[in-house]
Amino acid sequence: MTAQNPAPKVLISDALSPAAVQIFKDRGIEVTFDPNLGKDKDKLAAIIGEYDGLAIRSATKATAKLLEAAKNLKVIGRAGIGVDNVEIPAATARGIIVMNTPFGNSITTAEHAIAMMFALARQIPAADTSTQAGKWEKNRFMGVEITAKTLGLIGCGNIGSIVAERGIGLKMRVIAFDPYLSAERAVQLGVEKVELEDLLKRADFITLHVPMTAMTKNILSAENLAKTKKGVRIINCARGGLVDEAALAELIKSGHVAGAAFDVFSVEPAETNPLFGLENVVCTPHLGASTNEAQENVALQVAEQMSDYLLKGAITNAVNFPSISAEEAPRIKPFVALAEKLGSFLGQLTEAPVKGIRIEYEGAVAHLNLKAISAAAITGVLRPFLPEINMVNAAMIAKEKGIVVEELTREVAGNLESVIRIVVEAEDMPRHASGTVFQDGKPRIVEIRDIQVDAEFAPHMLYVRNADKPGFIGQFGSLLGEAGVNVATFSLGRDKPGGDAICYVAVDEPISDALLDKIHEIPMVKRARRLRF
Ligand SMILES: NC(=O)C1=CN([C@@H]2O[C@H](COP(=O)(O)OP(=O)(O)OC[C@H]3O[C@@H](n4cnc5c(N)ncnc54)[C@H](O)[C@@H]3O)[C@@H](O)[C@H]2O)C=CC1
Ligand SMILES: O=C(O)C(=O)COP(=O)(O)O
Repeated sequence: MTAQNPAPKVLISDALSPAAVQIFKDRGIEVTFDPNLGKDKDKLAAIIGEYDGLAIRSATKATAKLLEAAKNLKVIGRAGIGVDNVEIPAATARGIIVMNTPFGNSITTAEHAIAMMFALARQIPAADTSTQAGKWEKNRFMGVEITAKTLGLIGCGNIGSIVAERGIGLKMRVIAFDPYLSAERAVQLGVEKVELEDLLKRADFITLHVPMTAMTKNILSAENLAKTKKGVRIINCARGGLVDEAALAELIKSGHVAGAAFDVFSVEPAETNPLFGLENVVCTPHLGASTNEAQENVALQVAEQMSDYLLKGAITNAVNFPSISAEEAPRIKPFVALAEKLGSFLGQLTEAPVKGIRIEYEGAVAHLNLKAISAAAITGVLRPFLPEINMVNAAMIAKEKGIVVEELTREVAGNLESVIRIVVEAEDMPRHASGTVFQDGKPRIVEIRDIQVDAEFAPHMLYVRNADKPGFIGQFGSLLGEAGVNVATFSLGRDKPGGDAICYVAVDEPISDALLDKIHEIPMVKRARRLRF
């Protein structure tokens, strides 16, 4: 790594397997491993600003407040599934990719749910305590059989499906409430797809496997719990807050619910809870994902994913950005730069509010993964008005502002291999420009207002629209020379002899206001703009 491009820094603030540390080191990433830091939000906030990546489990709360201090953060990697401890909109707004490992701990968590079901059915934890206390209470611990009982799944995604398969293997009848479960998948799994009301009425065991969302929060409310079959047993290895714990405690006390096994609680770490201390309640401290195998899986996966992003721009399992594979990332990169610069060119020329952005992809570029390139184009166009915009939040911001974004692809790009053309529809007029990337990987602008040009983008540029008349170049060049402004590149184009011309110039120094005024005074000049890239 060079001094200009130091090694990215990653902070691991939760108890990840040390396997993650090794992966980061092997990939050339500087890593700080402080597994208890996530529990100390002030200490975490004090140092988060130094890091490019944050690797977490569920103890670290990546709140909007913490992210405000995370000035350099580019990626949050969740070694696990649930990302409800990360404020995704705040991360997105700051351009931080949030990724998880959606499969690494699913078997382990499903097995925990099955273990909880057996623990409940045979009251194993209480029987264990009693036996080890020398009580031998053989008559107290009468259980129920699982065979032929109805298992009701709320949520039948990755974990729910594994629980379904295990349940079927245990000779249970499995029913599932999941609006997104297709009829084909239900048949393939051998589960009966039902409505929630039906599940509540029929299930002997209910197990939850939904994420925590506005729709699922309190899904087993007091009202829904009251609709359950008498003698039901409820298992929650998904998220606290999916079940009204106080209402459930009352139903257990009244004998309507025969028992509950909870791994997750509405407040964690759970020091008190309405369920604690009740007969036939089994609790574990969020252990669903806690097996050697699962922790190894998620730590390795998250470290590889975060390294791929920080080092190559590859995006896998992000919850707030489309995927970009490690193979496509280097091919996309020059076009991302082109789209951003071309968009920025148009954005800097646009003075009226933007109504729409159309990105046209012609030739080979049309076959690439276009999401990131379009996000870069939107970012470029809107950054002059919205300095906070970035590739991660661009689509969201455009939508919020009512800006219509269109993508269009064409097989051929004239005599070039690839062309990106961006059309910005503003309230005053549409503006468009095209660009390409040559073999050297550098973005170039090749058309402005249907006039052909050929220019690279430089930090300081001047764009002049003028009447194509003799004498302009002389006057223009003299003004720059007199002001001591060195010209790096000079690109000219016109629609027809004597018609409209443009002049696109890279200069080594910033153009002063006084010089810009003088350029405007040249009679042929219709418009002159300083541009920054
Ligand atoms: N206790 C623990 O340590 C662990 C807990 N989890 C929790 O388990 C949850 C489930 O994980 P996965 O199965 O991997 O997620 P998933 O995304 O594969 O499955 C979730 C399922 O819930 C369904 N769903 C969404 N909204 C719904 C609604 N309103 N009503 C009914 N169904 C709905 C979805 O269609 C999807 O099929 C995670 O979100 C996480 O909160 C995950 C791993 C470990
Ligand atoms: O992966 C998940 O969603 C989990 O809930 C696991 O949480 P943990 O990593 O054990 O804190």
